[in-house]
Amino acid sequence: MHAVQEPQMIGNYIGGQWKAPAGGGSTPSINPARKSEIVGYVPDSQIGDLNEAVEAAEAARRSWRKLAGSQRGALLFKAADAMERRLDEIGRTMSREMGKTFAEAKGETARGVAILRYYAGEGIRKIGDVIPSTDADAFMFTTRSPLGVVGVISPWNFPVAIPVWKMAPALIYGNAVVWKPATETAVTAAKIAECFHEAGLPAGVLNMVIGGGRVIGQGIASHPGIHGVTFTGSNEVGKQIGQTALSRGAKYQLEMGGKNPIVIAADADLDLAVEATISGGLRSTGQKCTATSRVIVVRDVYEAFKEKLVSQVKALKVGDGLEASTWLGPCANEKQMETVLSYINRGKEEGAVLLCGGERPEGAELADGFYVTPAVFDRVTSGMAIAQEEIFGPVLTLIEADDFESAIGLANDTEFGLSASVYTRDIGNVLSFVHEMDAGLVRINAETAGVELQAPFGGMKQSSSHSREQGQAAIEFYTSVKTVFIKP
Ligand SMILES: NC(=O)C1=CN([C@@H]2O[C@H](COP(=O)(O)OP(=O)(O)OC[C@H]3O[C@@H](n4cnc5c(N)ncnc54)[C@H](O)[C@@H]3O)[C@@H](O)[C@H]2O)C=CC1
Ligand SMILES: O=C(O)CCC(=O)C(=O)O
Repeated sequence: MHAVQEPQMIGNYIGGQWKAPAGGGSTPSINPARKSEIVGYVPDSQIGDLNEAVEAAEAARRSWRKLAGSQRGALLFKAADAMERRLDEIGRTMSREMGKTFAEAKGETARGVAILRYYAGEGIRKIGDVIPSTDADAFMFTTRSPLGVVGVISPWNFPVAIPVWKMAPALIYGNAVVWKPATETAVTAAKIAECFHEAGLPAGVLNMVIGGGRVIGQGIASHPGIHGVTFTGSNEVGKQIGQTALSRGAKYQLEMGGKNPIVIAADADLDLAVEATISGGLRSTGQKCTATSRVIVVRDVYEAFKEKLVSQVKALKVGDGLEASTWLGPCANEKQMETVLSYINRGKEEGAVLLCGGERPEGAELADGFYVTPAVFDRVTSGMAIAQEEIFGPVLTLIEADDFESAIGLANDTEFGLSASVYTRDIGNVLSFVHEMDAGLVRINAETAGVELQAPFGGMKQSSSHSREQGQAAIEFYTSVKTVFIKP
């Protein structure tokens, strides 16, 4: 039995103040574990609200960039402390809003704290180089300027980590931010904005406007007062945003889908490989762009691997993410659940064999939620839609390879190139995989998911706009290089 919590009323955060949208509209944010439970009412903002946020950011950005990096860093450290104090509360809200388990949600919030601290430290690291001039009397060096106002459009699957890894570098390098979080996780987003407010960020430096993607998201992409746009989400929307930003000469960065392979070689430790496949593919209910979805197994060990995998997947406990015994929460929203169920049907129609899962679970306590039991498909061929299209749900597809070389060929047979993993103990296999995989993240004897905040993150092929986020790579997007030549 769950204690009923009153829905929270959320406002926009503009110019350092909490404001209802001018039109007064709101949308419920619901708990995917029990759709009858409303977590909060969040603004359905319109373009006027966005314009107000851009004006506030414009008014704040010049004095913000004039601060020393260490002064901006001090405020990010304070925001990190505020978030750390509220770890449980934010994790719980995230779990209620989008379904991931409390342990994962709290872990993600702790990751947000660590990201903030990392970028706070960036405020005192080097931002340029001295380059010898051909003029003996001159001094030449590079420095960096912030873009100005950065628009952040973030998805619901990592409601803390993704916006924080976009906003923290934007802020530390001297930009003001206008943030549009996903409506599905806007109550969690408001708590992040509160942490920055508590830290004492100057008014207008960070603004949050909640509303529909077609209105506020598209509005950010096309707004002449926004100088750079960073987005994570679907390929379809990402490409529209990129085209809109490009057409008005704004900088953009897109992080989009994945269809990530794990390759199991004949010499792999099968127990570890099964564990990584389950964790990489099914944690967060498979709703990670880095999730494992194509499981490519060399023929010699295919049957043995399959048997171990299926018996362990069948044992995973599906349920409310706030229950301590739950391994796998619901899909984050109804549309996502319908997408997963439609791919389950599609897989069967294509001739793949469903070995387990792919159903709405039985039992009264789960009937009100967007649950799908974790699915494993056998006899999948690379051309099938379930092996090519991003499902973003708890679905693993098993593909048999003749040998290791053809396994790499199959692993690359996709339009995406975000993450790829291999299980093998053979150094030759490792080197071939590292050299031949077209993926931005290549992981050896480790699952496909697992992004470290201090390392560059981004995809090849259709997975990204070829830029990189996180670590020191972030400076490339959030700043412009200025080459300075000084002569006495
Ligand atoms: N790469 C990733 O991490 C993510 C991938 N996805 C993929 O996208 C699929 C659909 O999920 P959605 O939530 O519908 O993703 P989406 O791409 O529609 O949403 C991501 C963000 O973009 C905003 N948005 C939506 N339409 C927009 C538009 N026309 N212009 C500007 N912004 C817009 C949304 O409000 C949200 O803040 C998923 O099934 C999954 O395949 C979704 C979320 C994250
Ligand atoms: O695997 C991770 O931690 C990050 C995944 C991610 O960026 C995404 O799902 O959008």
